[in-house]
Order: sequence, then C-alpha cells, then structure tokens
Amino acid sequence: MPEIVLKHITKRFGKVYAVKDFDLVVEDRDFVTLLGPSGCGKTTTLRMISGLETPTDGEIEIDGKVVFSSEKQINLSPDKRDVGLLFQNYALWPHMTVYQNIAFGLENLKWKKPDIKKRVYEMAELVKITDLLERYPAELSGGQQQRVAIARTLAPNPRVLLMDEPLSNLDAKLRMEMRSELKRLHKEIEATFVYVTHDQYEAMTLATKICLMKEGVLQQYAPPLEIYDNPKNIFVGDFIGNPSMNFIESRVVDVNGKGYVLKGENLEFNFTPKNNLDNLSIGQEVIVGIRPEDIKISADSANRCVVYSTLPSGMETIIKANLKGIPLTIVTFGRVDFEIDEEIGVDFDSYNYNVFSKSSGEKLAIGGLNLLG
Ligand SMILES: Nc1ncnc2c1ncn2[C@@H]1O[C@H](COP(=O)(O)OP(=O)(O)OP(=O)(O)O)[C@@H](O)[C@H]1O
Repeated sequence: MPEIVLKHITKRFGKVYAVKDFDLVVEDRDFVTLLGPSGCGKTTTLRMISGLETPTDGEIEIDGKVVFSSEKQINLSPDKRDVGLLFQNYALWPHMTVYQNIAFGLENLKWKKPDIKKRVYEMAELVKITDLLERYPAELSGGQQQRVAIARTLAPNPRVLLMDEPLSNLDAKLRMEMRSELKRLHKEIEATFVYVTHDQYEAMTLATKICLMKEGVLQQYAPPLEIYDNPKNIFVGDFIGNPSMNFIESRVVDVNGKGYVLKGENLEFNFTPKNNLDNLSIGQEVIVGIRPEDIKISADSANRCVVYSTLPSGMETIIKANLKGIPLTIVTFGRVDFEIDEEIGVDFDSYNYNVFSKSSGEKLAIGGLNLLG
C-alpha cells in the first residue's frame, strides 16, 4: 500500500501559490527527497504532510487513512498522523540532558526502562554523541544539538519520517558520514522517509525517488539516475548535476537516414534519436543538452577544442574549453591537467544526449551525436 498520497494539493498564502495542484505517491519504504530552488514549496509540502500546515485544497492520505481532505473537512493534528518530524529548527528541551531528551518520547510511549536505555545508547552511538549524554543542550555546539535531534526523532522507530534539511548545520565531513548512516538506517528500520533538501547532490545520493519542484509545481518524480539521464525538461537537466549540463542552441535543418542534422552557431551535429523518432521537425528551434562527462577527451579526435581553464581535483578534472568558439564544460576522471590555451581533441561517444524544445523547454528525444563540422 502506498504510504503517503497527495491528491491535488494546493497551498496559497494570500495571492502566493506555495504549492499548486500537486500530486504525489510515496510508496511504502521509499526515501523521497523533495528538491528544488529556494521558495519552490518543499517545506510547505512537508509541513502539510505532517499536519503543521493546512492545505488550501486537496486530500492527503497516510497509511491508507485520510488525514486531510478539504472536501470532507478532515484535518488530523500532527500527533494523530503517526509521523516522526525532524526540522531545521530542532527544539531540544533545555532543562533536560541529552539522555533525557532522547528518552523522553520513549517514556511517553511507555517503553520499559531497560529498553529505553538500550535504545538511547544505540541512537547515541549512531550519531556519535555517546560522550555527551549527560550534557545539557546549552553546552553543545549547533552540530551536536542537531545530532541529538536526529537521535531523538529516530528513537521511537517511526514508520514515516519527515525531515527538512536535517544535516544543514553539520560540517561537510560529518554531513557525508550522516548521509551514509541515514541511508543505512532507512533500510534497517524499514520506514518511509520524506526529506527536504535544496542540495541536488544530497537528493541524488540519498533518494530512492527525487521529487523536483519549481514554483510550487512538480517538474519530475523519478529515481535519481532516471532524472539524471532522462530529464523531462531543461529546468530538470540544468538543476540536476554538478557541473551542470551544457546547452547548445541549434535548429533542425535536415533529416537523413542517420537522423537529424542540427545546426547551431559554428557547430553542426548529426543527431540519432533512440526514442521519439518523430518528435523533431525541420525548422524547429532546439537546445542540445550534453552532460560534461559525456564529452570524451580524445587526443586523436579531429574535433579540436581550446582549453580555457582546467580544475584538477585529484579524483576528477573539470575542463572549460571552447569548441569552435562554443564554451563547453567537460569532466574527466582521474589526474589530468592541461595548460591554458592548449588544444585538445574531444569525442561525443555516448547515446545520452538530450534534445529539448527551445520554446517549451520540454524534452523531445535522447540519442547519439556526431559532430559534422
Ligand atoms: N507563512 C507564510 N506566509 C506567506 N508566504 C509563505 C509562508 N510560508 C511560505 N511562504 C511562501 O511560499 C513559497 C514556498 O515556500 P517554502 O518555504 O515551502 O519553500 P522552500 O522550497 O522550502 O524554500 P527554502 O529552500 O528557501 O526553505 C515561498 O514563496 C514563500 O515565500
């Protein structure tokens, strides 16, 4: 049974639509990340699921039960929705020690004392605060407080866990560690997670499915790698991936046995769609989307680029280069370095190049590219 269902959810604040006619099905044991730029409606969506915000319109089900319906005038309070909440502003009880903060919810649920102790230590170990259990919140750093809040929320084993940027106060190393822990934990406790983030890397690496939003409207809802390889529109292609996708404006000028000829400023490609063969037509203005790692450095290639700058990081190298005056970002794995203004050859040997409509931004087809000139 799907765990959380949102049907035609709209939330208006005065004249502002925070969320617009939004449909979402979160399956049991999914790890869904709500992703999008600032102000796109992620937090509002999470708060509506939790019951902290009331939708203007629509219906929400959790575990088969209607918890909100504008039509049937149902609106269950947060404590009746059986969800664990972890928000940016984690309020720890200042008069309680870390141990007591984590134990408090379990005591309310009438857990036995030895079980509570065992669970508090398990949680403390998980988020690495075992040596802080006797301290009070005022004696902790922001990051330590956040780890206590995570432990406190996870302690009662909630079936649905709603999180709003819970790792944002942690330093980069701890954030990475906690991501792995959260992912393991998600499997171990067999819960359904909905997680708000504006960080596409975090969304990609954690989620079973990403829900990408823009201005309160759902853009794409799919597993991370599908969103990465098969973005529905230019916004999605651009938002997901770092460094971002290259976009080259072109026009369809011919069709031949091998596909379509796309002509842009200084560049001409042959594009062979592997799907939606009839979606392009002669004269159409299109945008070709090329992931930086789908441009291969190839010493012998006749396609010559001039290096603008190279950013080697050890594991990978980002190269900014101009191909016939068109700026491209290229990513290559390993220890590579080029001189400024050096000439390098590139190949287009993937089949994952995206062609979007320039007018609507929607994806038209995916396929292979050959540089004709
Ligand atoms: N209480 C409120 N009153 C008026 N407008 C609000 C209120 N809460 C949110 N909004 C507006 O609704 C829109 C969505 O806000 P929301 O906080 O859901 O976005 P978000 O994607 O979570 O952004 P961020 O990543 O910056 O937290 C924004 O335009 C915001 O200004």
